[in-house]
Amino acid sequence: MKRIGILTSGGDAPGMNAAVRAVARTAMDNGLEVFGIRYGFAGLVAGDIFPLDSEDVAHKINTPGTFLYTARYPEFANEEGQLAGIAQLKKHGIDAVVVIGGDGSYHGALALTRRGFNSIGLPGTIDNDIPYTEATIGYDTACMTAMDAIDKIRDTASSHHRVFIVNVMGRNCGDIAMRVGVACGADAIVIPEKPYDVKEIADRLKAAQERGKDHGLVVVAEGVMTAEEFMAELKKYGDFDARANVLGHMQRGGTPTVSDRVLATKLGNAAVHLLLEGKGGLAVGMEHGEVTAHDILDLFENTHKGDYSLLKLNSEVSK
Ligand SMILES: Nc1ncnc2c1ncn2[C@@H]1O[C@H](COP(=O)(O)OP(=O)(O)OP(=O)(O)O)[C@@H](O)[C@H]1O
Ligand SMILES: O=P(O)(O)OC[C@H]1O[C@](O)(CO)[C@@H](O)[C@@H]1O
Ligand SMILES: [Mg+2]
Repeated sequence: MKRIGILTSGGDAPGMNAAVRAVARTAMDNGLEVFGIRYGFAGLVAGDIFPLDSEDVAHKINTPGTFLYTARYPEFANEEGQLAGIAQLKKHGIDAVVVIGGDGSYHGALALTRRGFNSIGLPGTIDNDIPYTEATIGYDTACMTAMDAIDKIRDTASSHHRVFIVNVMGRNCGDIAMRVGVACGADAIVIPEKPYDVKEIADRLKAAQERGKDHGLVVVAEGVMTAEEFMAELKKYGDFDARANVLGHMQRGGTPTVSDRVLATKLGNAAVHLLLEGKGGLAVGMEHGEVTAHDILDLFENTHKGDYSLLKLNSEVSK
């Protein structure tokens, strides 16, 4: 093992830069050469590959976005793209690649591994939808950002005695909605993984209004439906003064939290040590506070399970 490559792929996530820094610095410290690959798998296939030195990753631990840039490049699901990517890696003398991204990017790392090219996946996505890790890099920051925004929405909701339906991101995963919903005292949290009853939510909001509560808040994960659609459903059961709000891509921005920086640093460091031990084809994550590594080939036989106890917790304490 002499040279490793690093790329970030899929939606950007706060803490990706901290992960790149940790991989690069650990590798350099152990005598490896490090190459950055720009624009995810698109840049890999195009050969947008350049040597990284220690200074290149200086002042990066606290920065948002990804300085390696990222891309959605569906062509990498095809044999042609994968073989072209491997040819580029070989041309640059790279022995292993660390892929930082979400579930789609893990499929890319899995494809490289199946074709015999050593790859390690690090979970970098705000969605928190990856098995074998209790948190993905970027999830904590996205939750903080969404929480801050919803706190502000609540200010105006209270002044007008309005109900707000707020869409948060997460694709088909309800983790951001659950965590932020609890943190913001939502009247209801609606996620794609669990059934929900719009009439029951409407009755809950009405009961709160009758008790004199000055606002209502329903956090809806984007994988369920849009906030507008949910508001239309809700209005079938009551004459609410409601507004719909989509938080959107702001949830991917901002300075990474301490949790995301530390998670990124631990996982990036561990990925390189595993490669130095001669291991590979792995998905690295954090389980019960410990860094773990699982065969990336097994990853998709398992699905991420959220902490659904948050729903019950919220319905008991949020009135
Ligand atoms: N089945 C697959 N085989 C090979 N490569 C894939 C596959 N699916 C996705 N990829 C690659 O991974 C990239 C990122 O995937 P995707 O757009 O799903 O984002 P992600 O990594 O899940 O991140 P996020 O969900 O946070 O945006 C794709 O653009 C493509 O290049
Ligand atoms: O940036 P795009 O391509 O619009 O993708 C948005 C999606 O990416 C994410 O922000 C991260 O996966 C999802 O939560 C969201 O559904
Ligand atoms: Mg994804």
